Amino acid sequence: MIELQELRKEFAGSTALAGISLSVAEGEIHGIVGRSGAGKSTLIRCLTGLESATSGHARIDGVDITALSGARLRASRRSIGMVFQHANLLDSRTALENVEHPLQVAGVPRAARRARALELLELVGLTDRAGNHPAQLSGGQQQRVGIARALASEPKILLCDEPTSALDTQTTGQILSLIASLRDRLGITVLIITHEMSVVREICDSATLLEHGRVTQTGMLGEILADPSSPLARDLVPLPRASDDPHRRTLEVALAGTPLGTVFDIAESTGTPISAVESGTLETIDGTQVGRLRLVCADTLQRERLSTALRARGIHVEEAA
Ligand SMILES: Nc1ncnc2c1ncn2[C@@H]1O[C@H](COP(=O)(O)OP(=O)(O)OP(=O)(O)O)[C@@H](O)[C@H]1O
Repeated sequence: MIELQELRKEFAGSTALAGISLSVAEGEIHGIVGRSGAGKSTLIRCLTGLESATSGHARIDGVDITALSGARLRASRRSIGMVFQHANLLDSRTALENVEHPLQVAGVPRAARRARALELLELVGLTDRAGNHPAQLSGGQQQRVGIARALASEPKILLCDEPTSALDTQTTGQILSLIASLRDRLGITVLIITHEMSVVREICDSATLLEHGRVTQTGMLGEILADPSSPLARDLVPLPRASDDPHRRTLEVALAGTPLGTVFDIAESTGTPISAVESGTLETIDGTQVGRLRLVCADTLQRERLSTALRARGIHVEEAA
């Protein structure tokens, strides 16, 4: 498991991490989201020991990376696999040779490393591409090779830094499914840095929002979605843009586990029928149906009544603008 405790990193004149504490359980897929400059890359660099923390601790399976240096740090890095936005494969080597590369550097004998690399290519579904060079592979296939290479040293943790940002939607889905299936098959813990909320929606069990080097929100997806007013829940289930009609009286509601039909039932039973749903999203995340809807009401009075009735039933209603 990964455990960060008051992790702090200061550069001359700026604080990149202002005391980060969070823990990710073994076998969990955890997303770290945040705007540019929030400290995501610095966090990964401190976790891999590429950057030394100013203070605090970063433990992987109980081993404090911040306390290591030299050979011990290099050895513990082997328990971490890294996947980047671009696979950064060696152009002159085949897919198989690219996966073999870290094993070669680690001094694994040729026959053993070849067998292991073939196994890994099979694991990522690229056995038939073993002899191809990167230029002969699609972006998604290159990323698969990158993932196989990251797994070569049998890491317990996979750190993925924007692993799908350079890929189209369909390929993104395939790579995310692959990461989820590797977690299921190998039991590895996965930390994914991303600016795409769809990545969190699709495969994360838990997530953390970083802002200005601080944890603004962290938790399991279910907990996050249960509080629709929280910043991560708003990002995970956004409300589509409002219409430009200034006369329209709308009410914004968020659902976290309550069926849409219940909202209509409450409206009917309180004599404030909803005349239309102007816009909205409804989806199932982590097994819970969640959504955000903009309901059209007859007038301001009806809107007030409906708002009161829904709130009384525990449904989250936004303040009217
Ligand atoms: N080597 C460095 N020297 C000085 N300041 C740095 C250094 N690395 C990062 N920073 C600063 O630390 C803060 C966090 O940067 P970081 O790259 O970790 O953010 P990020 O969330 O990964 O952003 P992005 O999504 O754009 O990659 C920023 O203010 C950045 O300018």
